[in-house]
Amino acid sequence: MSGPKRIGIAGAGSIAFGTAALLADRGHDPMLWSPSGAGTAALDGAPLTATGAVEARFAPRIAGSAAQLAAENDVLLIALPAYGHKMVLDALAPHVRAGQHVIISSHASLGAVYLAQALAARGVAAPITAWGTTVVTGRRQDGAAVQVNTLRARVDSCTVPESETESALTLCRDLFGDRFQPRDGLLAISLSNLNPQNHMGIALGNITRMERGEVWSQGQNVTPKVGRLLEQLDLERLAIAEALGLEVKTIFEHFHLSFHVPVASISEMNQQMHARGNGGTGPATADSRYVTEDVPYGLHLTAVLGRLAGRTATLHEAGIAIFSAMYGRDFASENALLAALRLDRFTLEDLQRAARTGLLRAAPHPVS
Ligand SMILES: NC(=O)C1=CN([C@@H]2O[C@H](COP(=O)(O)OP(=O)(O)OC[C@H]3O[C@@H](n4cnc5c(N)ncnc54)[C@H](OP(=O)(O)O)[C@@H]3O)[C@@H](O)[C@H]2O)C=CC1
Ligand SMILES: CC(C)(CO)C(=O)C(=O)O
Repeated sequence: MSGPKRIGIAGAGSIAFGTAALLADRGHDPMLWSPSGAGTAALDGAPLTATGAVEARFAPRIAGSAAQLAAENDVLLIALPAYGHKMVLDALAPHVRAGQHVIISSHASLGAVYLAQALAARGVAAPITAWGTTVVTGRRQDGAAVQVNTLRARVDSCTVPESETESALTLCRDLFGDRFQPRDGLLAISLSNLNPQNHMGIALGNITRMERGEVWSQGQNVTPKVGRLLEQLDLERLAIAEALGLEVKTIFEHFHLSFHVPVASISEMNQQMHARGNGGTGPATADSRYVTEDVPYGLHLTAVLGRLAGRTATLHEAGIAIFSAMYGRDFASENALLAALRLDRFTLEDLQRAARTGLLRAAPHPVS
């Protein structure tokens, strides 16, 4: 380990609190920035208290603005739902320093490209690391407390530009421990986030519980039929990855490495998690990021990649249509990151290049 580091975390929800606790426990110095101020209000006079897979009690530094967060930290970490990413990246981009490392946890919808382009417009180059998920899972509790449900054994990771991969891995291991699986660029990371497909099956199977505000066990309600749907959704994701020549983990490896249960059917693995007390609690509202984040920022990108790769993701496409019908919204059009990148102007080859460089530019047409 190369000494304590100052980490500025954008976000003050479950993952921001849990990740800050892990960092503090490992001897680092986290600072939290709540975009509205609401997320850090409870820390005024009370320590952050983490229980579960990480146990910690400490007073994190609090930032009053994105500018302060960037100025007073060595490394930045984005830890909030994807529907807040564009706003937060826009707020941070003017203040990121050359070479200042930014980690996105979890990465969604080419957010790393959006940030790299904003920095390039200022003439600033900084390594950006995208994780397929989070190092911890958890839920904020009342006050300044967070329950950390699990510490993942493996997190898929890539860095743009790819020349920064080794130094980024060293940094991530120093900060969070030896748990990172390098993947081949941002498209692999996009296809490594299993939340969208898993949450689609879970939310479809339990939408009335969510809408009626019930308290329900998530793991227990991955019943055999919901589990089979998740397995079938996974086959679509794996087929797209294969067509693009990318290696990603399976849903079985995901549950095994994240929740430490032996490999079985997805329903059986979830029942084991429930029995061990880390099956989690499902959303108690239909206004849940399982839909409002994961449909526009997750399912939509997978569907786009499926079309580009010639492997139409029929179930993913159906999920977007069904949720849009249920909610009376056009979820595909809600993706602010892909809209800002104007993704439809680019070819698959342009995306594949951007997945390694961070910069999305149309290849010049060959002169004939
Ligand atoms: N919790 C978990 O176990 C897991 C979470 N993830 C992913 O990690 C990410 C963070 O999740 P989690 O911490 O649980 O989410 P939370 O809902 O707990 O995040 C709350 C934070 O997000 C900020 N925020 C919410 N909406 C916006 C917005 N529109 N603009 C700006 N900021 C906003 C809030 O700001 P404010 O402080 O101003 O209120 C707050 O700081 C998500 O992408 C999620 O899918 C992945 C796997 C597991
Ligand atoms: C609960 C868990 C860990 C699995 O669905 C999750 O991924 C989330 O809260 O986003």
